[in-house]
Amino acid sequence: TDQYRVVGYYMLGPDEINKYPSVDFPVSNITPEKSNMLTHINFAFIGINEEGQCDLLEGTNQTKAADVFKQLNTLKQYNPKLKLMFSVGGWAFSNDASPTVNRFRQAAASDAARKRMVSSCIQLMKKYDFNGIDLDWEYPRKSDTQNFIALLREFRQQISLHELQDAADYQLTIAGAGGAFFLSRYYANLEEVVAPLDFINLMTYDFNGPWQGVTKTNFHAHLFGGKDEPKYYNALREVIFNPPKTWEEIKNLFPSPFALTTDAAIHQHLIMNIPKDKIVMGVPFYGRAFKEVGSANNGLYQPFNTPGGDPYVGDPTWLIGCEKCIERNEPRIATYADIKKMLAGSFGYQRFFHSETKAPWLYNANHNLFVTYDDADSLTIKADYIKNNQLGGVMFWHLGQDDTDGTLLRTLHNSLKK
Ligand SMILES: CC1=[NH+][C@H]2[C@@H](O1)O[C@H](CO)[C@@H](O)[C@@H]2O
Repeated sequence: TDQYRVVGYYMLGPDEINKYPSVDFPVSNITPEKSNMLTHINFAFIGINEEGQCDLLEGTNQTKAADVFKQLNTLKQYNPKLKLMFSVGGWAFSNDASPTVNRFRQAAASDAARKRMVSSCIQLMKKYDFNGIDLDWEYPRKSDTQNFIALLREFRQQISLHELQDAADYQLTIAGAGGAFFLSRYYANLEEVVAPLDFINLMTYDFNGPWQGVTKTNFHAHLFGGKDEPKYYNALREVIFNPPKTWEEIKNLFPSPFALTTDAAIHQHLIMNIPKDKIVMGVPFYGRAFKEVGSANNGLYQPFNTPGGDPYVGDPTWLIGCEKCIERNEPRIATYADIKKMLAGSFGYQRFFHSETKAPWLYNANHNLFVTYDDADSLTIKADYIKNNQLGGVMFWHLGQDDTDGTLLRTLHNSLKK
């Protein structure tokens, strides 16, 4: 491609759509200038209805949604090359414990179901003048992999047909695992998964958070590993390859324990012959916060005590200076806009930068708070990495979490000029 892809997720839940435009980040915040910094806007999320078809999420007012999609389309007047994608699924809709995960599994489970889902997604895409589909199933199980590949092939087949009919360029992408644990589910068939896609958005974030298996604070989206960071067992060692790999090969390819990082995920894709320009690095426009963090090492790699449930249950006020966290009832996630305010206020946050991993973090010694996030410094370094490795571009979650000026998007745009 003649330019690096810059893929921004635009997140509006059903409640926000139904009260649109009185939301935190209406489409009007995507200025002409920002529109020209993006190659793709992925609308998050649409779902799969009980009939196994692509559809708005339950409870979404159709007229209001149509208005949002229309407004997104007006951005094409500023950037005629802008591609609008419907992103299907997302964590809440499609994780293993989600009440709706079986809709994904069933939609992929037979030829008839796949044809039905794919044709409905394409119909919806064309109804709203969108330009592609981004599948965000988090994640197909190992036993779903063949069905998942067949679904992607069905998408590619039907999209190619419509491209011919409409003389259009429609796109097919997925949001893929950034961590070895979920990646191991389909890693043996990675080439077949990626082959039908225009590119794959790697969700190279959420490496660490207050959830099961994490006992010390660590970065959630660092580029490189730290020699002293808590390491993880490399689940890719369990993958059964065809043809099989020797144990020696496995040990060389998948060091274990290893540092769960952005670089590791990209490397794991490159060694499976995924074309470089199909690999799009995901970056977060949000941070993850931990409370009751010891002050040694300025809170880095320290024990913490923070509820891990999903959704959050408990006191939403402990992330000092993050007012919006209270509104959202989620003190464990601060947007970049929140973090700028937390740093600007005299709440006691101090910013540190880890030269080895290229990751910033905040520590608040008065309140024992640790926040891991990305800022202009770390994103500039990630953009250099994308250029140095000739990757396909950058994806970020999500547009509404940037500051008003769009500092992070501008940083990525300015750093990724070809
Ligand atoms: C594209 C994408 N899908 C997932 C993932 O990014 O991480 C987000 C933040 O954890 C989560 O909210 C979202 O559902």
